[in-house]
Amino acid sequence: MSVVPPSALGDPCVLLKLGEVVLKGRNRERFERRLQGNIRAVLREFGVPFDLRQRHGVIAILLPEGTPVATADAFARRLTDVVGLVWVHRAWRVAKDPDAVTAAALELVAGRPEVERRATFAVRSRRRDKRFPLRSNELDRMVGGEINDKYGLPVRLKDPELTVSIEVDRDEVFVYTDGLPGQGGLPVGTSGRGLVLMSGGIDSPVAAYRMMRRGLQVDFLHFSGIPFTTSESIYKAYALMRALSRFQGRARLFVVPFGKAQQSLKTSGADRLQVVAQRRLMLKTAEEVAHRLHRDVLVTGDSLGQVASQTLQNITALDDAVSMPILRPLIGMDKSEIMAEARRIGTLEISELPDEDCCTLLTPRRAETRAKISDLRQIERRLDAEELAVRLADSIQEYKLDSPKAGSAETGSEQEPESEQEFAMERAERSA
Ligand SMILES: Nc1ncnc2c1ncn2[C@@H]1O[C@H](COP(=O)(O)OP(=O)(O)OP(=O)(O)O)[C@@H](O)[C@H]1O
Repeated sequence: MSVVPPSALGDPCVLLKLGEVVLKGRNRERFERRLQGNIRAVLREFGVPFDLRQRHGVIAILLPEGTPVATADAFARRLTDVVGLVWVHRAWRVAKDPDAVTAAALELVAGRPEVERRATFAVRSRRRDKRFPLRSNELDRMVGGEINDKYGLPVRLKDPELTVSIEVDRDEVFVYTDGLPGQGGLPVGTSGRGLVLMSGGIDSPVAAYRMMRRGLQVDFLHFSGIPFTTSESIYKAYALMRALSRFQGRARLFVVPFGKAQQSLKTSGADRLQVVAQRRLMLKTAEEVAHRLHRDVLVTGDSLGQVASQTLQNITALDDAVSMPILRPLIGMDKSEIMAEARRIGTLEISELPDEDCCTLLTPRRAETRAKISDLRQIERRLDAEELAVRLADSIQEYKLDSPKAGSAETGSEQEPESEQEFAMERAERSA
């Protein structure tokens, strides 16, 4: 029998299970490289050394000897934000030896509440290295028998209350009991770059999240009612960007002061078409900004029929305003589904803060639900909307998340809101 160290558990580590990336063919390496980069970027926040090892279908994050378990736990929690992973396991890394594995499994089970209540259990082994002396079912039986002998827990292979997982890898064996669900999806940055039109509302942050989960890296564009509203909507947009940035890292918010343009639409007689005309002007401005930033696509939070401006006819009229594709990931979702997702990703309470939305400014009493493209184009000709969109794009201000101090922006000027998320969160607490 080989010698087992005093704590049989070995070193704490984190084992990551990859999602759709494993279905990729020849491109798989590109996806894996991007995922590794995203993981490294997130873990560098901790300032703790670590080693990332790519294995077949899994990634192991190894920590130097003596790293506190709490650090490994914190790594695991943070990694649940990284898009492209389906499971995050806080595991133990033990020697490639059946006795060492059994000892580690026994120690892991010893601290579990399931022991006291005599819960059912199962051992599930996987052998990625076929040179290991035991086959996976032999390892299951050996470790399961020892756990059964020592703690008297009954084995149940279907729906056990406690599962002990063992993964035999190339250089070591990973042993764990629990896992945290990951975000799934494709690594951010593998599907190109987009610009999200983000109001302070509930839907557009969820739309941004959905597109990040499909591999799009996004920046945000917000239209404020300034000078006819306060800056509150900008703080909300910034707080939303910050909440969403945990899924993709760096992000930028661009803000367009839109109040005067809205007023011009009003004076040019938009009347019942005011809301759709505003949206078209937003899209034209967004397209101009997207070209300048080399973004490939626009993203909005439209959901079919949710409000008057989102009827099929109005959405068709919106598409007509620009030639860049518009992605609408929420188009077929119910409001309740969107709200549940907003709650889960942590944007709902920010979106629900009161603010003065630019779009409620100058809203007609009855909005058109069947806008005619020809009427909208006529209004835009009177206003020279193309030229106006260029001027609006010139006037944008940039709010960067990763370097809060003012610096050079690719376009427009840069600012930092004084009290971004704290400001918004404080208000959320007060209004709760
Ligand atoms: N002030 C704004 N700044 C940036 N984008 C906006 C703004 N207002 C609306 N949009 C874009 O237009 C979409 C539709 O807006 P609308 O207000 O009609 O719907 P909504 O369902 O209330 O969306 P949200 O909850 O995102 O505000 C939004 O999801 C967003 O993408």
